[in-house]
Amino acid sequence: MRDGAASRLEKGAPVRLDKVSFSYGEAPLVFNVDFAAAKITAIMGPSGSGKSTLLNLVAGFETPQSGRVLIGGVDVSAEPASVRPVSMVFQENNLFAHLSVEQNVGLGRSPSLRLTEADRAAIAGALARTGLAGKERRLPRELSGGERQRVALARVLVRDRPVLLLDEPFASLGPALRDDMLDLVAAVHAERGMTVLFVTHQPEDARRIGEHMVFLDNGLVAATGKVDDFFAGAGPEAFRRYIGAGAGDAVSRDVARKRT
Ligand SMILES: Nc1ncnc2c1ncn2[C@@H]1O[C@H](COP(=O)(O)OP(=O)(O)OP(=O)(O)O)[C@@H](O)[C@H]1O
Repeated sequence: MRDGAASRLEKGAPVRLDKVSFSYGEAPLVFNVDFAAAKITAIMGPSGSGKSTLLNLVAGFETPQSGRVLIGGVDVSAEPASVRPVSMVFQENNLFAHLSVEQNVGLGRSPSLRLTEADRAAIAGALARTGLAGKERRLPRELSGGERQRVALARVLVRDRPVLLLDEPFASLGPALRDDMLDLVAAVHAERGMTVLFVTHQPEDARRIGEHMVFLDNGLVAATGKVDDFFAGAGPEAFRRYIGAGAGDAVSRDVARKRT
């Protein structure tokens, strides 16, 4: 169904922020952190701690005041967003309102929508993979919130970049639908092996698909480690405060269950 490029197993690239500093005019945010290649890393932290800013620096929507952003060992700090080897999915507004589902996905292949037969086959494959077959001609307003995010994921599939940035993409969906979407991300990750940076406020979402954790606090990387260790109580005090008193016990039980 998919053509060679879309179904190709593309290995993830490591992402590194090397002493990156950035400021919106107030206190600077400083990120010095590595994201493991081909893993899903959850990025958590209190509101305003810098999670979206970190993703925007990797995507190229913001430029560091100092330091370097490296993707696959290559310094991309000076490169515009359009040429960086990343895809990004936001909480909402991922789609162009006046374009059909098929066209919105097609943009992942060609910004001018000049599509080859191979592109069309890849788009059809991605729509089938995300459960959107039959909805090709609909406009975004004719879809549910979950379906719109599926379209954004289908576009990720046809772009087939080694790095995927997810900025709370399922935050506005109900729990059951969120789980479905997370499972879809996990399945796509298992297939493609891209490096995923996943910003979320939901501890259960981090546990469901995350392997590594980067915890931000106050514009800094406060701690990094395995997700399971964080929820087993090895995370910093600031993390336990963030997820709430008492949550740690429930979380430990869940982690124990997951391991059995
Ligand atoms: N466009 C902007 N102009 C000025 N300040 C900004 C802008 N965007 C973010 N900030 C500030 O930068 C800091 C980091 O914001 P950021 O959006 O990265 O945090 P976050 O951790 O993603 O928060 P949330 O969980 O609420 O989405 C905050 O203090 C925020 O107020």
